[in-house]
Amino acid sequence: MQIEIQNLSKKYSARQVLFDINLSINLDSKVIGLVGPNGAGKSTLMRVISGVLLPNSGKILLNDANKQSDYNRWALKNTLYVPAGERGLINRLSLIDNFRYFCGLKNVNYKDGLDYFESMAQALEMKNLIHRDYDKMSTGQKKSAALLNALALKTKLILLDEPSNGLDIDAQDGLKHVLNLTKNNGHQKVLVSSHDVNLLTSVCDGYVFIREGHIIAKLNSPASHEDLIDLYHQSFKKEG
Ligand SMILES: Nc1ncnc2c1ncn2[C@@H]1O[C@H](COP(=O)(O)OP(=O)(O)OP(=O)(O)O)[C@@H](O)[C@H]1O
Repeated sequence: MQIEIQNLSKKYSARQVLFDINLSINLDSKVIGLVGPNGAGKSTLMRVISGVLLPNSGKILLNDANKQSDYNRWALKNTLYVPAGERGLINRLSLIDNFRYFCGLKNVNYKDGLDYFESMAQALEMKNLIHRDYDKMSTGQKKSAALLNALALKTKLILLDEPSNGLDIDAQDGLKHVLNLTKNNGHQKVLVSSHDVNLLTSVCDGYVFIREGHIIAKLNSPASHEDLIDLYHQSFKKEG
């Protein structure tokens, strides 16, 4: 299955931030890095793909459907955008109750999902936090909680916005570990926007480079730390 983004543009009021985006996203269980400078349009693109924002022009289609409305319906159930910062889950619910709530939203059987939820909680060292309310967690715990929820739901595509921000060293290792586990489990495609070269090169199987709202390059293979930094400098060389 493949998501086809065709000639997509997005404006905030009069200000255009995505320009004529064309991108195919194969829903295999790989991790793709979305890389670009601050303000390039990464979060906006991920929000549009998840259906949280609608494009102003252009389309997103599934390969087996040719209507935008089919994609929008599919995206509501099968994609999850995990925002940067401390948002993402419901404040006054525990992590496990958040999972139950999101199971309802995404039409996932809660009881069937519990074993996988617990195994992901173990992998992220979050098992002792699953009964804690989201608003009583630290910044890093909230990030890990939102990630755990997204993985446990097994939505076909998860869009992670700067997932390593605020994580301590152990939690960063946990993040890399679960993203690599996810590939082996084969349930989910992950699109990850990050400025963390260490995270990107540890988990990504390919990259999309975005500058000023334009996709400027793609790489269909993993990259070493040095190669990614070289590519970044080549792609985003400052003028003048
Ligand atoms: N709600 C909004 N209203 C108006 N402009 C916005 C809004 N959200 C983002 N923008 C603008 O759109 C552009 C793209 O922002 P976006 O958050 O998508 O970039 P980004 O690549 O994710 O950046 P960063 O790496 O800094 O998180 C920026 O110029 C930003 O100021």
